[in-house]
Amino acid sequence: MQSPIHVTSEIGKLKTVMLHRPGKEIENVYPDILHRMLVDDIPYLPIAQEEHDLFAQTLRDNGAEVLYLEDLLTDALADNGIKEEFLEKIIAESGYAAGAIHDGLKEYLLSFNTKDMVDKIIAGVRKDEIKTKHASLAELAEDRDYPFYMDPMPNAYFTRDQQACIGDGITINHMTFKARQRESLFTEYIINHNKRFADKGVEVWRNRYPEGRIEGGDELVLSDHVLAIGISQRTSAKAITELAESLFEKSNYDTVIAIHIPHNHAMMHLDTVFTMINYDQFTVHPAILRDGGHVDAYIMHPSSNGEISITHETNLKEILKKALDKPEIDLIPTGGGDPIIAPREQWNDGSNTLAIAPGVVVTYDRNYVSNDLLRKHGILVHEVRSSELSRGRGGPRCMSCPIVREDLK
Ligand SMILES: NC(=O)NCCC[C@H](N)C(=O)O
Repeated sequence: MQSPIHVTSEIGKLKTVMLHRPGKEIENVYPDILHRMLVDDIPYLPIAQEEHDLFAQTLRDNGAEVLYLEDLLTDALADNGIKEEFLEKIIAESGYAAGAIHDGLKEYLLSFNTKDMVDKIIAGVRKDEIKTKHASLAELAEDRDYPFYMDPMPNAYFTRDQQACIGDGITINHMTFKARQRESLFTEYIINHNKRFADKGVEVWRNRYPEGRIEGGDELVLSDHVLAIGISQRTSAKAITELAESLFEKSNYDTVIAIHIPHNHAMMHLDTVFTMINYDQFTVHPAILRDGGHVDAYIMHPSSNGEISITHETNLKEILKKALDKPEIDLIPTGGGDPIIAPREQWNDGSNTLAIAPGVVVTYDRNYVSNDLLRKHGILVHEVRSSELSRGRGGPRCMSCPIVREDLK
């Protein structure tokens, strides 16, 4: 059976992509919780939505089918039994497995139609929205001044991270921080219960329950047999090992390149510092390169005794030349490598390009130095507006989950 998921590169023509249009969750962020919510500022919602609609239109204008996470989840919950099971899980993962608040939340959420319920869960539920009977002392007295029973999910528009499509399958991710962990429950329900995916032969390479942490921003599909993964703030070596074991056993993938990057908020995922944009061209933030273009990378292959062989290599160009079988690799530095422009543009996702075909990318307009340089290297650049979207600390690659790409010729 032909899987509804098919992604064998970072650059094949984009056919189907999943987005989330930012909603009320953005307006449920306030200064005291910015840090915990993993954002640095509060986007102005009407403009963020306008910018997001233009981003979606750019993808459609270039031939991609745009699916929205919120619609896919709504359809997945069409059956009342599934909807109730999902509600139990999301309420439990929000901190209330049983008790008066659990009951109040469930009754409240069930009072909406399914689409509004999904929007509400993403937006968050304030304490003053529900009336609870017989609350316990803990429920009454703990965190008295905290306004939410269910936290908002202001990062839901970064649909790259909750999961990643690799080949004909998917990883449904155990995300690092509490602020995002519930998001991948959405993916699990979409894959298991949305008619587009359920019983259609989608392989789940790794589900969200093993302990090792992994996020899609670290998972780069370099070819139909090579994956690059960041060892980062968000993805652990343990998860990479488990994923490599699964891919080597069940798929075409025979090479995993695990690249160590700084563990900090500005560079939280590999795709904030390194993206593939053409057969032999990449963007790279100079801060991840040591003298002579060196990184710390661990190349993993299956070995004949059933173990994984690991070699440590450091020359990024040489690693990519070998893995992609190319005579040369063009590494294009973010901000031209300038000591001020490069970190400034990287902070606003100047390295986070989304390739929609070989040599064709979508980028934020604000990173004009990096964009001009891409053009000088022969790349076709579609710029999208970015004054509000960028405040969430993610760019076009972060905001998109490719579901189907054309195979490379
Ligand atoms: N792939 C990505 O780099 N996604 C960006 C995620 C930004 C979000 N504020 C986060 O910290 O998770």
